[in-house]
Amino acid sequence: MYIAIEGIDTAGKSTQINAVSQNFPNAIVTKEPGATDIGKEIREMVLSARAQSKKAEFLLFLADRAEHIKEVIEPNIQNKMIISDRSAVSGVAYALIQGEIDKKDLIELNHFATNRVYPQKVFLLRLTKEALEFRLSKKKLDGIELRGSEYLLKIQDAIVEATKLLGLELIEIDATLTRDEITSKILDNINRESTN
Ligand SMILES: Nc1ncnc2c1ncn2[C@@H]1O[C@H](COP(=O)(O)OP(=O)(O)O)[C@@H](O)[C@H]1O
Ligand SMILES: Cc1cn([C@H]2C[C@H](O)[C@@H](COP(=O)(O)OP(=O)(O)O)O2)c(=O)[nH]c1=O
Repeated sequence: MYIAIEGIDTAGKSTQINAVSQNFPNAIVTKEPGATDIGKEIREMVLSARAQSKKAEFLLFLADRAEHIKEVIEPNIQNKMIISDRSAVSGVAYALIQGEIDKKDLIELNHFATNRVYPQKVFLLRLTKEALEFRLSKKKLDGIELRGSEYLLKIQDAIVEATKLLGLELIEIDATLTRDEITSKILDNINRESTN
């Protein structure tokens, strides 16, 4: 099973991936951007936010995704639990907010990059404005986070739209619950699927 943990910066994705993956010792834990050798270089480039063109930024993330799907997801999707920190859902969501690329093209270009290999489940850790601002205040912000909380909250709504546009199963979880409560909700949903 290939699942993605989605959410804006500081929503608790890394925390939950660490907790959930304890229950799947053989799981492949991965991420976007930066899961492959080339992806690491792309991540450095794109997080520096030096690209003047939003299309260039989008295509860099798409290149990372194409390599991620080929090198990590496709070889393991049939027989392993794959838990990814972000996915094409983030790709579409962040690009929707940029507004420079037509929705149809966004989806088609992601189909091209991913061979239509997408997460079976997308868990969105949904933050409140207050919790987001508190958490952002605790960290050094990267080029994208520096765009501020209003921008990131728009992204959060765009993640829901992106999941719908890609036709994926979305499970929204209140990211202000305790770490353990969130982990339990994710595991309950995965185990419910496995027993069906
Ligand atoms: N359920 C939670 N309640 C309170 N703080 C949390 C919770 N989950 C994560 N955090 C804290 O929020 C910050 C961001 O968490 P992290 O997992 O790094 O988020 P992300 O990977 O989505 O950026 C960290 O300081 C982490 O300790
Ligand atoms: C995967 C992806 C991420 N992003 C953004 C989300 C994050 O702000 C940044 C990735 O940084 P990263 O540190 O991996 O995420 P986080 O801050 O949540 O730990 O890039 C895009 O703009 N497009 C994409 O396709």
